[in-house]
Amino acid sequence: MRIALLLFFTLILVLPTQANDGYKLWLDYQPIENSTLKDEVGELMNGIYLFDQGPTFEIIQSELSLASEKMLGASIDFKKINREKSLLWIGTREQLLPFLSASLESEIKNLGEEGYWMGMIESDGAKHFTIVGNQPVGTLYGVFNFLQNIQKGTFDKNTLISDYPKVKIRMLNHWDNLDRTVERGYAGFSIWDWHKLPEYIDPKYKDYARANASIGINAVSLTNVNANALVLTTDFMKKVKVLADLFRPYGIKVYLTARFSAPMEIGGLETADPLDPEVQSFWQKKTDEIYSFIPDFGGYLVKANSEGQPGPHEFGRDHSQGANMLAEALAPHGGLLIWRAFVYSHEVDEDRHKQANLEFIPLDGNFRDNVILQVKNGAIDFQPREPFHPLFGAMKETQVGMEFQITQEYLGQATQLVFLAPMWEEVLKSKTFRPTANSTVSEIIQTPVSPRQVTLMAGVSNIGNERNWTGHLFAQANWFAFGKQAWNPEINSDQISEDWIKLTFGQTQELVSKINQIMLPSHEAAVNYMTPLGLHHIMGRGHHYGPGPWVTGGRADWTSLYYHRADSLGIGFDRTSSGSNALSQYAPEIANNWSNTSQIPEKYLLWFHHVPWDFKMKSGKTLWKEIALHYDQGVKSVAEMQNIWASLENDLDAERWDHVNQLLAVQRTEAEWWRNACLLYFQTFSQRPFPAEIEQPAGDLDYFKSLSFPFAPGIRPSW
Ligand SMILES: CO[C@H]1[C@H](O)[C@@H](O)[C@H](O)O[C@@H]1C(=O)O
Repeated sequence: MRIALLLFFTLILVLPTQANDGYKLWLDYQPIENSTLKDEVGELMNGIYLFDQGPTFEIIQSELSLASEKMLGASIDFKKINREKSLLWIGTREQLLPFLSASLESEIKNLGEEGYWMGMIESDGAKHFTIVGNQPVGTLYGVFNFLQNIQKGTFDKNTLISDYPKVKIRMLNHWDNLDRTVERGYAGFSIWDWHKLPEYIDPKYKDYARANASIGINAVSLTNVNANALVLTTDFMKKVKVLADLFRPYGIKVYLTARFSAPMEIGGLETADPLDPEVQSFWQKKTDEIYSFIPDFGGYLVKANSEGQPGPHEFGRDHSQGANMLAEALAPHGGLLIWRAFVYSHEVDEDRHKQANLEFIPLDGNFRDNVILQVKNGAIDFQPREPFHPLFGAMKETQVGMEFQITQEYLGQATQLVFLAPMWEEVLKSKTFRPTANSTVSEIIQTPVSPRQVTLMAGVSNIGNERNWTGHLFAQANWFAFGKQAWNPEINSDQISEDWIKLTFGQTQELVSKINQIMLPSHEAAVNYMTPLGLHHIMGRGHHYGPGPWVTGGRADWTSLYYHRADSLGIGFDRTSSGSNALSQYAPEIANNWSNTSQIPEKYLLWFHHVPWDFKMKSGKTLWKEIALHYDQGVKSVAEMQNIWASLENDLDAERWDHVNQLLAVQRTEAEWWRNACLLYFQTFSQRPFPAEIEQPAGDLDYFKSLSFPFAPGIRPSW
């Protein structure tokens, strides 16, 4: 009996750590198989000399210990090595100064606060492989890069590497509520256990900080932009302080969402008017109090006058007056005020697409220099594909930052494998033609416009308390990709996927190439089976899950018909001069080009044009036929993803293989559901047969409609 019990408890204790279910993310250092590399790395790891003992170097030390144990099966004795004998030097520029030539020193200095350099340094005739950052956090980034290169099998001690982040603030936005629900979160509950803080510190907080630091994320807004003023009370500050203290050595700053009406809700005032002296003093005191707990507090993130959130408009003030009042309170402490540009209401213009430009362009030049305007990648709302937001390039004197959505609200939530890097890359590499003829979105978000020199890329987090962090194993790749693209917005997505695959699954070339074949086309596949050719916003209402092109009721801009405008003549939203003219908000080079149905990239066709069903596409086929073919291709792509994954069964551990395999089956059902529901629905307008070469859509339209009535939980059909 005793033995049975012992066995039982041993199993309970051991099983979770043995299970390779992905909770270790891309940081699960695997034994090095290549013996030359193993020897080379073993030699270096056996002789590490750390020039510093501070908190960030403690993290470096434990990361190196863990990596060495797992990759080499050897533990490191940091005390045994003296500096001269050491083969691997790790420190900051200042500490290494005596060993750096003047030119190398200035080269490193130019990499900025978070930059790092690694390569061979000679001292007294001995060579030392050296990782050096300008600040401890830069060194930490260098160490992660070093370890990742080893894991990828690309490490070569004779190659010089220097790098620095191209965007200053690389930030996760959690849409986490104080009750631990997560708005648009599909990976369980919030990882912030407010109830147990400040006393209880969940070990996950460190794992989280470590994962973020390993991909260069240096800022986190903890709470939902649909904000709760309570987070600004003293009790919560004590909790937030614990997280901020914990994240600090990882180079991560904490931000909070500020509810604009907080002076009324927690300050006992009758107004939140930004020009009211009492309101201003409320915010000043509040802000001073936060800084008394967290001296390096990042600042506030604000959603105002959007989707019912309070804001300056209630008091007859504009966005800049609201933002500046908060920015003023933060300025003495060096804090930043991030104001979101996601605004829409049907009163301002008949086309929601236009509202942000209409509201913000007249305010350009009014914002304080510690304000950043955070703009979603597209003008509608994180749709499967959107052309870039026309505010990029239109604001000349305001710092504009990017907001991507890592959580897959409109992209299959956590049931679908959709690698988002190609979508973000498409947006980042889009030419804006403003402010200069060669401008791109990427360049705009990398270029500081104010003396504060701050640039920003934010991503709405997909992290929750699920064991594998993100619900779908492959959703980890989107968190990873976000970090990599925020670090370098010019990076190619195939580089990211290759790195992630190697770090997550290993280096076998066949494995890497097969998983790449699944990941890289997965975004296009989702666009095809959800919203091809520029269709958008036709999902189920409220929960945004599954198809709902028929959705009506409530505000016009919450219905699907508003966006697809299908009728007996054709389909699509006319945003040219004969329609809403949203196109005119882009640079003339784009507006002129895209206003022509034969010049606009077909992926944006129905975004900007209402096009006849028999319109001839570049392929020579009619629009109707192309729509049907795209939907069908989307399903076929998922089937192909399934086939490739099936072929990997023997190459991967059963747990992760099975998890993904099952989810791919769900994705297949959902892709068919989207195809069948949308095609049957659009056919009621087109009145044309489906092309013979596609799998003929099955199912009953009324049944599909019944599955997505407003606010119903997502229920999938079963085939
Ligand atoms: C936080 O609210 C979200 C809302 O849930 C979401 O459906 C929409 O995409 O965008 C809003 C926003 O970005 O503010």
